[in-house]
Amino acid sequence: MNDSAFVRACRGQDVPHTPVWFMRQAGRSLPEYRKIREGVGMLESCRRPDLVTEITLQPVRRHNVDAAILFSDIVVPIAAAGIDLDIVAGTGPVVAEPIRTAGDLERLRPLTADDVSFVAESVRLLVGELGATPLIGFAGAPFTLASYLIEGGPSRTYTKTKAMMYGDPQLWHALLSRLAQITSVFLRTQIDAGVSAVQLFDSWAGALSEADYREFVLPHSARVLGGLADAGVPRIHFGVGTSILLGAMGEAGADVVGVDWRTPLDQATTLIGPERSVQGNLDPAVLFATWDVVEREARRVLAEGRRTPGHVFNLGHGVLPDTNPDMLTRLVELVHSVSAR
Ligand SMILES: Cc1c2[nH]c(c1CCC(=O)O)Cc1[nH]c(c(CCC(=O)O)c1C)Cc1[nH]c(c(CCC(=O)O)c1C)Cc1[nH]c(c(C)c1CCC(=O)O)C2
Repeated sequence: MNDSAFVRACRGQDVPHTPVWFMRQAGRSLPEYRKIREGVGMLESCRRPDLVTEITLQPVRRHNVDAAILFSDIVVPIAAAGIDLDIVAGTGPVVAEPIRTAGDLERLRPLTADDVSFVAESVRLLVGELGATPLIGFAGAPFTLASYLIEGGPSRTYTKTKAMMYGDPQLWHALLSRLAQITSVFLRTQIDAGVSAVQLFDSWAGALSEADYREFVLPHSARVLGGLADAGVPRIHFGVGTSILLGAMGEAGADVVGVDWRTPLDQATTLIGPERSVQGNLDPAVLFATWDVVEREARRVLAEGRRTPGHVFNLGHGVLPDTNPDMLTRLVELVHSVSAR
C-alpha cells in the first residue's frame, strides 16, 4: 500500500501517474448509494459495517479512483461521545442541545476506542476488500466540530462560535482540547485498524483570520496531527477558503495540505513550502459545465500540480449531490492518461 501512487504522491515521491480521488465520492451523486440508503438514517448507516463497506466501495468500483475514503461523517465520534445529534438530509448535522457553557461541556465525554468499535470493524472489512487500493480515514478538526456543537447546526456567520472564542477563551480552549482528544482517538482507531492515510477536515476554518487561527485553533489541530507523527501514515489537512491559512495549516503537522479552487496549486506551494504535498483543486461546480470545459480546467490543475513537490488530484471541496457521476469517471480517466509518466 505504501507503494500506491496515492501514498507516494502524499510523500512527494515520484509516481507512475497523478493519483486522484474525490471528497464525498460516496454519496448522493451515485444512484446505487441512493438505493442502498433508502429508509436508513445517515447515522445508522455509518454505524453498520456492512453498509459502510458497500457504500465505501461503490465509487471505487465505478470510477477507478486511486483511493477509497471511509464512509462516515465528522459528527460520528461526537455522537459516540455522548452528544444527542442528527444528520438531517439537505441540512447537515443538527445538535439537540448546543454547547454554550462549562456545564454543557460535561455532556461531551472523552472518547474511547470501544465507543467507535464499529468504525474499526468497518476499516478491517474494507482493507480486506480493497486489495491494493489504499483506504483514507478521516475526522473533523476541533474548530469545525466546535462550530456545529456551539451553533447547533450549520452556520454562515459563526456568531455564537466566535462569541465563545473571543468572550470566554478559557471555555473555548477547554472545548477544543476535548475535541482534540476525541479526534485523536477516532483517527488512531482507524489507523490501528489499517487505514493508509488520514484526512483532518477543518472545512470551516476559512472563517478565521490567520492571527485568530494561530491563537485559537492551530494548537489544538497540531496536537491531533502531531500526536499521529509516529503512526507512519500520511496526514492530509483540508479546509475551504483557507488561502491565507495554508502556511499555518501545513505547520500544524500535515504531510499534505488540501487546497480549494480559489488558490492555484503552484501558488499554494509557495505559501506552504517545499516539504509538503498538495491536494486539490478543481472547482466542483465545473463538473456542471460541458466536457471540454472540464478537460481544460483539469489540464490546468494538473499543470499547476506539476510545479509542486507532490500532487494528489481532487476537487476543491466535496462532490455536489447533483453531479453527473459519468463526468467523474471520465475525469479519472483523463487525469490518469494526461499525467502518465
Ligand atoms: C462539514 C462536513 C460534514 N461531514 C463531512 C464534512 C467535511 C467535509 C466537507 O467539508 O464537506 C465529512 C464527510 N461526510 C461524509 C463523508 C463521506 C466520505 C466521502 O467523502 O465520500 C465525509 C468525508 C458523508 C456524508 N455526510 C452527509 C451526507 C449526506 C447525507 C445523506 O446522504 O443522507 C453524506 C453522504 C451529511 C452532512 N454532514 C455534514 C454536512 C455539511 C452534510 C451535508 C448535508 C446535506 O447536504 O445533506 C458535515
